[in-house]
Amino acid sequence: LPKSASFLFSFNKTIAHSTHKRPESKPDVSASRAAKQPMSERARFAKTVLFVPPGVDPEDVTDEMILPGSNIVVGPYAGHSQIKEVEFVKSSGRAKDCPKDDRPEFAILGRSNVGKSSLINALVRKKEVALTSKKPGKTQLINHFLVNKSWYIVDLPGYGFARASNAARTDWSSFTKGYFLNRDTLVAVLLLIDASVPPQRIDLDCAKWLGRNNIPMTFVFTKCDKLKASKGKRPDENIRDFQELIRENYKQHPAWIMTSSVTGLGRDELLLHLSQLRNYWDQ
Ligand SMILES: Nc1nc2c(ncn2[C@@H]2O[C@H](COP(=O)(O)OP(=O)(O)OP(=O)(O)O)[C@@H](O)[C@H]2O)c(=O)[nH]1
Ligand SMILES: [Mg+2]
Repeated sequence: LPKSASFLFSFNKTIAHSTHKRPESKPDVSASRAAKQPMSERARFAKTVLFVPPGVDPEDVTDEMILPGSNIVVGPYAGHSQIKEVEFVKSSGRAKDCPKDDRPEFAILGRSNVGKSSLINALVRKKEVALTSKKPGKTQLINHFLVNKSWYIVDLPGYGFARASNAARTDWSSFTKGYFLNRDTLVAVLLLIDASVPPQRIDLDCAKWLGRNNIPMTFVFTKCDKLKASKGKRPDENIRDFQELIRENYKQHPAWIMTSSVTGLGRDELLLHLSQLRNYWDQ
């Protein structure tokens, strides 16, 4: 893998260069901002490219605050992030059958075979919490896992399963869209993207759909251990290409992070990120 810091640096340089040409990058004129100095070039850059969490002034972001292998800035809401216990709660066939309590939750979404169940297992450090398989389409229900008795990880069915019938695919979209639009306790969607392949249309469409519907998301790039696919580009190049393709859809770029369920890359960083989203949501 490229050294995450230098990767971020080169990625940032690319984006910084092109942001200067963006017509919509106007000075921030919010009330609190207007009283201060005009935003510096660096802060404007941080606001466009980095994920700056609540409680952090883009002016104050330093390199040490950025999680390795990501664009995520760690702020004051980051806290206890380790997983002590996890229990499977239930599988739901419909959004309205999901657990009814006020605990915050994160939904794991992505193409079939992208590594959703593997990521859950890696976060939890258990092999059989979420069932993984080499056969795509294994997870067909909304599965709630309760972590530390205080928040949920939700494993969703993969989209784009080629062998599924048309009816099954339509079912998928109404079922999961219903979940996204109506689930009040959803803190963020973790949209998993396979970094070992070039950007896929279906992932781009999904990202755009979530963006249009103002559903908070974090891009979790999976399989970053697959250093050299037999042909094609390296994970960091695929990631950069993906970001370029979706960049115009967001004023502020969503959080993104590189992971591997095989090596554990990004695991602790992702957990820390989830802790800051959760703690902010909680208060
Ligand atoms: N090299 C590598 N392989 C991975 C990684 N994550 C998952 N895989 C493999 O990818 C395949 C699919 O993983 P799953 O976790 O079952 O994928 P899923 O997204 O849950 O699939 P569905 O439930 O069918 O939607 C398995 O063979 C995993 O071993 C990773 O980080 N690196
Ligand atoms: Mg699965």
